[in-house]
Amino acid sequence: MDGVVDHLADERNKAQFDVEEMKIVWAGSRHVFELSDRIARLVASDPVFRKDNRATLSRKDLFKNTLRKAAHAWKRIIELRLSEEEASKLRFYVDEAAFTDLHWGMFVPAIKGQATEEQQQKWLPLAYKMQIIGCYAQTELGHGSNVQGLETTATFDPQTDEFDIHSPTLTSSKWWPGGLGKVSTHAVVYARLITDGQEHGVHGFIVQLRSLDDHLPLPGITIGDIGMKFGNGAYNTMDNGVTRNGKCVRSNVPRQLIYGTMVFVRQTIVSDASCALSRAVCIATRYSAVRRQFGSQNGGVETQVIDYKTQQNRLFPLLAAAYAFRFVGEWLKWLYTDVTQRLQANDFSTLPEAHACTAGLKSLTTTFTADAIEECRKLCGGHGYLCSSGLPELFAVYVPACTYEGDNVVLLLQVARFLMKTVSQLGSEKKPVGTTAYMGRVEHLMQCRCSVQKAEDWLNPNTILEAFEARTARMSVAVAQKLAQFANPEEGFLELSPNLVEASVAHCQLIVVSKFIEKLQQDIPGKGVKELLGMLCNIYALNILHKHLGDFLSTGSITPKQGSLANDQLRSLYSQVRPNAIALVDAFNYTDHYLGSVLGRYDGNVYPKLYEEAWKDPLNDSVVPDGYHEYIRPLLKNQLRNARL
Ligand SMILES: CCCCCCCCCCCCCCCCCCCCCCCCCC(=O)SCCNC(=O)CCNC(=O)[C@H](O)C(C)(C)COP(=O)(O)OP(=O)(O)OC[C@H]1O[C@@H](n2cnc3c(N)ncnc32)[C@H](O)[C@@H]1OP(=O)(O)O
Ligand SMILES: Cc1cc2nc3c(=O)[nH]c(=O)nc-3n(C[C@H](O)[C@H](O)[C@H](O)COP(=O)(O)OP(=O)(O)OC[C@H]3O[C@@H](n4cnc5c(N)ncnc54)[C@H](O)[C@@H]3O)c2cc1C
Repeated sequence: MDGVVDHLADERNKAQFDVEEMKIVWAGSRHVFELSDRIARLVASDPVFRKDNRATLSRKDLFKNTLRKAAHAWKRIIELRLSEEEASKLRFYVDEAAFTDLHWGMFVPAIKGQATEEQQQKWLPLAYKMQIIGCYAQTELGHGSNVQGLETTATFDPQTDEFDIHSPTLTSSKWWPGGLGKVSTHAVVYARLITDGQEHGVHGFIVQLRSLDDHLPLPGITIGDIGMKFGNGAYNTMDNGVTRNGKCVRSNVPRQLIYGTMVFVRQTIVSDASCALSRAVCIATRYSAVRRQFGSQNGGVETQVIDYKTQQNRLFPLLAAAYAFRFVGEWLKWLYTDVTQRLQANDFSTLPEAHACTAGLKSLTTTFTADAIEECRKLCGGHGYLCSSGLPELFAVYVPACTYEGDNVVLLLQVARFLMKTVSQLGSEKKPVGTTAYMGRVEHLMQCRCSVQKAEDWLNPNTILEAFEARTARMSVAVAQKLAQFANPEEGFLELSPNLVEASVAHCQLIVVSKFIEKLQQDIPGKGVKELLGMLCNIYALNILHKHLGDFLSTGSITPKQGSLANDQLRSLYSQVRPNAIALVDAFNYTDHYLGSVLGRYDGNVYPKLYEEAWKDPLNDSVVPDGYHEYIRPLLKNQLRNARL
């Protein structure tokens, strides 16, 4: 072991909590921890799942490599008889976006959530065995956010008992669906249903796209890939497709609830946010402990950059957010399961709240995570810009999460509609429940005063909660009052949309804070585990308070002095978390294979490995580069001649 490796070992020894118990909290249960650990090792030890060459492969090689991995993954799943839970962990640790995500993550759920019993019996067994491969074809060239604006039509022909799926214009081509471009044999296609010349809105139809014999598109269907996307490697492992259909396809009318799949996927995206965020934070934290700049005295060692308060102020709120998103993700999964059970019993009462929560939290967590990955890259200085840091690819793969499954601003506007409806119903029979229950205390929240007098008062969870509730209630009521001044509410909604989005963000941040606080009320075993989580919860909340001080002050929810005390408390919390930082990222239990980062290596042996990685670049295959004789040598010769003249 060299000095760097010893250095991280020292860091680990500093931890003041039981890291093994924290691993269980992070995983959700001992069962999930053990299962994840086993599958992570299985993937890491399998050479087919190698991924360190992605940035240098051509698009075609990259894509073929992904097909190979997907086929190998499926083979292993069958051979090892993996359960659904294990298979899904395997996909997670393989860490490569592929058509299988859309097959399992959207096609199958769409059939389960929207098809009739009879349709399910026909399609699900085929899909489960991957005898057909499906995708989710909703978005068109002309419309993504505006689902009601989709142009593709599905016209019922009573003569043939078939639906004619038709894209009448260029803009009605299905554009973006993952897996559609090159792989899928089937799709759930969203189209406007027309029967007897009457329109019945947008519905999903199962459509066969390609022959199951030779994979050629069926007659009347034109399909291809939409082209290279952001970043080398990254999301280019995925074929995103364009298709135009013009031929009759047999199907049946699915039931209502076409939005159900989006609610499901948004919920999974919130859980995924904590994974991507924790991964970036793990890299930046370990590297910040390895990296030293300035501060040496009398020839001694320099300061670890993690000891700079500015580094902590940028990094530790991201670490805290990773834990916060983990817990809100757990809660959202529970909410989704609950609403699904209710829907099955024809109880639609909690669907609007589930929609608002999944839409809002998807927006909040993905926006934060995408920004945080970029911040982690900067936290790693120049080396963060190298592909071998793992951060550029992580960013490129992650950032479309701000757009897909609902543009993040469009989703916040949905939350705003829900909030405004809640405010307008205050004082009526209908009492706000669930995540808007706090609105039931609106009279108190409009005039309450924050009691903080010294920095430590900010450690009281009730004080934090009330400040967040007062801020959100006051912002929501203020914008609702402005809305009421418009004769036409829709016009008012458009005009005030920036304020509405801000109120929605405040509401979603309150949900995350309150779910973290609820988590801390549970029995959490392990020396120091609960204490550390308490610190992270306070960092998460007080950092938001600091970043959004304008909201808290302008609504009078806290005073300027209290804002300044919150900041003092934050600095003190950073000092308390500092010795635990490496152990807190170790608790994610990520293998080096999964992290895919020289900077984030478990052993901290960064410099020799960076040097080694650099030599692997294809550009270093030869000492004199290709092109020297054509372009460099003549240039040099000319210069030489000019110099002589
Ligand atoms: C190599 C490895 C191999 C390994 C192999 C392993 C093998 C396998 C192993 C197994 C592995 C497993 C792996 C799985 C992995 C991954 C997961 C998935 C991946 C994800 C990838 C992501 C892909 C991304 C996919 C996509 O991107 S897919 C496209 C998504 N597109 C959008 O998201 C459009 C946004 N736009 C809208 O969501 C709306 O359109 C709009 C604007 C809201 C309305 O707009 P508006 O028109 O105003 O409204 P209306 O529609 O009229 O609705 C009006 C009324 O309905 C209400 N309401 C609107 N919504 C909803 C709603 N949801 N729910 C409920 N209500 C709603 C609204 O509240 C209003 O209620 P009211 O107020 O009336 O009471
Ligand atoms: C990597 C990736 C994978 C995808 N996979 C799939 C898939 O598998 N299947 C599928 O069907 N689709 C898929 N999509 C499409 C995706 O769902 C849409 O791109 C997304 O819903 C956003 O819609 P849009 O592109 O029409 O954006 P637009 O709506 O055109 O957004 C453009 C801008 O307009 C703003 N805007 C739009 N409407 C409003 C409004 N009402 N008020 C204020 N501002 C507004 C937005 O905030 C944004 O800034 C994928 C997209 C990506 C990037």
